[in-house]
Amino acid sequence: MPALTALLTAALAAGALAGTIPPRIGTTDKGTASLTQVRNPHFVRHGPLALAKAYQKYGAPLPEDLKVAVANIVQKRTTGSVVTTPQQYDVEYLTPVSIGTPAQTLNLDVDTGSSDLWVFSSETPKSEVSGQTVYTPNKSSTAEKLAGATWEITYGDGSSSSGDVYMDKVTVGGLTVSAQAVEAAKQVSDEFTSDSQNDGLLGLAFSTINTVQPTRQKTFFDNAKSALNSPIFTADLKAGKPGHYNFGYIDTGAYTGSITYTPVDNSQGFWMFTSSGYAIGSASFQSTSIEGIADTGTTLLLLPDSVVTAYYKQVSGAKYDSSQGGYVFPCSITLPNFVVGIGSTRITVPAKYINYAPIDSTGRTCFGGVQSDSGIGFAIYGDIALKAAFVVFDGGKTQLGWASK
Ligand SMILES: CNCc1ccc(Oc2cccnc2)o1
Repeated sequence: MPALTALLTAALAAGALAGTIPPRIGTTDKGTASLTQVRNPHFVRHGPLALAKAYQKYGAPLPEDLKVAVANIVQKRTTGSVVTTPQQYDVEYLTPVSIGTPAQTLNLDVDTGSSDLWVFSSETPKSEVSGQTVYTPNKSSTAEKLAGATWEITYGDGSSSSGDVYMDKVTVGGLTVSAQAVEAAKQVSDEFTSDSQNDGLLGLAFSTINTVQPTRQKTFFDNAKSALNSPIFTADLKAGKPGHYNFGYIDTGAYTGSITYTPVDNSQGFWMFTSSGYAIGSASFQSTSIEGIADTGTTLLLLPDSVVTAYYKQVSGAKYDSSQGGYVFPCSITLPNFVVGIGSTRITVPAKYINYAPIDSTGRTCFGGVQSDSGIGFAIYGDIALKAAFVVFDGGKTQLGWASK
């Protein structure tokens, strides 16, 4: 069984690296070996398959029921993993997405707060394109226009876009959906035109709030879910450096401690959860339910006025500046950390994430990463908070998992 020998040899070689004195195969020397086992994080257990393997190992015929049970599951399971890169001040994170045949790769803003996959396209007026890479459906042999379909979306920051729809192949981090609704922009607002590195958005909220009419379309995750090892994706955003979106598995090396899961209410189409409360700096934890959404497409951490006021009360020189539309403070000030309660778990958002950016070129006054959620109706746990955590978006149990990292 050459494969087994090869495996054993490799394992022994690895063992040698671990400091034991392995036996020299083919001699009379004596020795010892220690093989360290590593659990496969991607393995999904399946009883009938395990039983069928045992029958096969000993050449026993599979009982009919078992044959049927195994036949139903032997479909390839898959995963995906893609790097996501922050733009200046971590204002947004851009992720390469391949569309069509041959592949047209665009850098999209993966947004767990919306559910449309839309792109700058050959149909976007040239006057509204300033440096973006566009999707040209006519150059894709797998593109099929979705007859009569249109879309139109407006985001929390007032930016908007609209257009028509093509079904095409979409690949993210090695994970492919063969027929994904790709919404081609025929119009984009100035905020998108001036956002020259952003080629569009890839929504990962629930498909119930997809804007395509007359027939709503599924998100990339909803289309991929049934083929994934596990019906989940994870967000691992980082401050000032690339992170990852993973699909179908949990990278147990990407976080510290354990993952705390909390229920999601998806009735409004968002990954909406109830935080158990907060703490400011080293002050005591305030146990109070705060309903909010996990939103990778929003830059800041938007919280109830009472919390925001309490936070900036601890910051000397902080004030609400109506000309900026938010709280500002001297850039040199020392800020307190902000602690997010998830059940009995605490996620600490470091003060440096909350010193968001200077308001002007003097660099004297800075804009806060914590601002009011007034008028929205719920809190928005945007990138300022998410980059302090490893977050599991569980589409199977409709729950969110949070871990420190
Ligand atoms: C920076 N403005 C343009 C832009 C980039 C991403 C988005 O989309 C958003 C904005 C706010 C919340 N969610 C998604 O707008």
